[in-house]
Amino acid sequence: MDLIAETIAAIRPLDETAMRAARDRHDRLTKPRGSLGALEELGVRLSGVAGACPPPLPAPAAVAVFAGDHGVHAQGVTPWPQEVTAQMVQNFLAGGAVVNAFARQAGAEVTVVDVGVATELPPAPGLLVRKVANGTADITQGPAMTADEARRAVEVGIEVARDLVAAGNRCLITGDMGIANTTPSAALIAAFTGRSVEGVTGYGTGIDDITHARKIKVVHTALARARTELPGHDGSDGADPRVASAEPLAVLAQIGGLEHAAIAGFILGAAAQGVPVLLDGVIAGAAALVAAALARGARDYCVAGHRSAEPGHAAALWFLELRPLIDLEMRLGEGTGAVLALPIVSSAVRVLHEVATFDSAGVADKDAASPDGT
Ligand SMILES: Cc1cc2ncn([C@H]3O[C@H](COP(=O)(O)O)[C@@H](O)[C@H]3O)c2cc1C
Ligand SMILES: O=C(O)c1cccnc1
Repeated sequence: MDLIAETIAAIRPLDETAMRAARDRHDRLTKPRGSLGALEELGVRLSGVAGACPPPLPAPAAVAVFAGDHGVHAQGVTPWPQEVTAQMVQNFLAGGAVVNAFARQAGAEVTVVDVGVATELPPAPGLLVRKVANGTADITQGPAMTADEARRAVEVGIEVARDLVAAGNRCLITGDMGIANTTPSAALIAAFTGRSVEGVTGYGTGIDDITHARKIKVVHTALARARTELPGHDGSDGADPRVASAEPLAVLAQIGGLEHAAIAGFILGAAAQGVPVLLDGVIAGAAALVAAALARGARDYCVAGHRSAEPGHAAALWFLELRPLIDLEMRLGEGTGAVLALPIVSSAVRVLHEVATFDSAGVADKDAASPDGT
């Protein structure tokens, strides 16, 4: 079996016994039942992920920022020059990006993975050079990558997840860097959710309305072209279910990015090892759709750190039925929204470790006084 198939085969359903134990424990803690809202369900799910209640604290935690360039940059979908991808990689390595500041605050370590930056990067501590290609091809003109490149990039993500867990990390966090990458993100999200291109294509780093209209056209063109190359194409134009029903890796190779592929692998790798993966914004959302199409169970290991301002991100979260922990209208990427949510994940787990039960604290439970639970 190859690495991707092996990884998918290793993903287990959430542990029902541990989740029952967590629900039961929540009901005995010194707080009104359900008073921690969605945080309780998060603690339950993390118990299911770990197969234990309480689950381990999500520490140490590691952010992997997967960097890649995009041929579709040539279509004028972003005002930023492509070189900014490589320059930001240097900034991450120097500790000067927003994700570094947030990671220092949250106590997470940042690793940068060059899975497809267009230029050569000098070796540096904290940089993993796993370059599969010097960027993707322009998705309006042809497939972003070959099937082999897509597979290799997914494998890079699986291997990074494996190594970070082997190093002792108990929570993996997705990050991305790739100028123009909100365009293939929109294409992937339209393809996998069936939502309209107009509904999922946003303003990325910040573009004017004319550029936004062009970006929408570019995504339409890429999807129409991809449809003709995917098996099952019936010659007609129209919605995207046909794209969505094709083999996920084939769709990824047609319209995705190398960092999307690697993040999809990173998610699969985390899930296969029973470690939660905290998702960042729209790029991670698009990658999670690929991972979930490859292995539906992978979704259960994902925690949506935040909801970004990109409309496609909300669509991806809706499709995956993931509830974001925070919504600060951020639209940066890099892993920033996910790292910001890490203390919330820690709190969800800490409750199950540290909060006293009614019995142990000698606090009267209302159900004890009123057996019918009213
Ligand atoms: C200085 C800078 C830092 C960033 N950090 C993340 N991104 C984010 O913005 C890019 C995607 O947006 P678009 O599709 O509009 O180009 C990605 O590189 C993403 O990681 C940045 C973008 C810039 C310019
Ligand atoms: O929503 C995001 O994650 C995002 C938005 C713009 C640029 N990069 C990422």
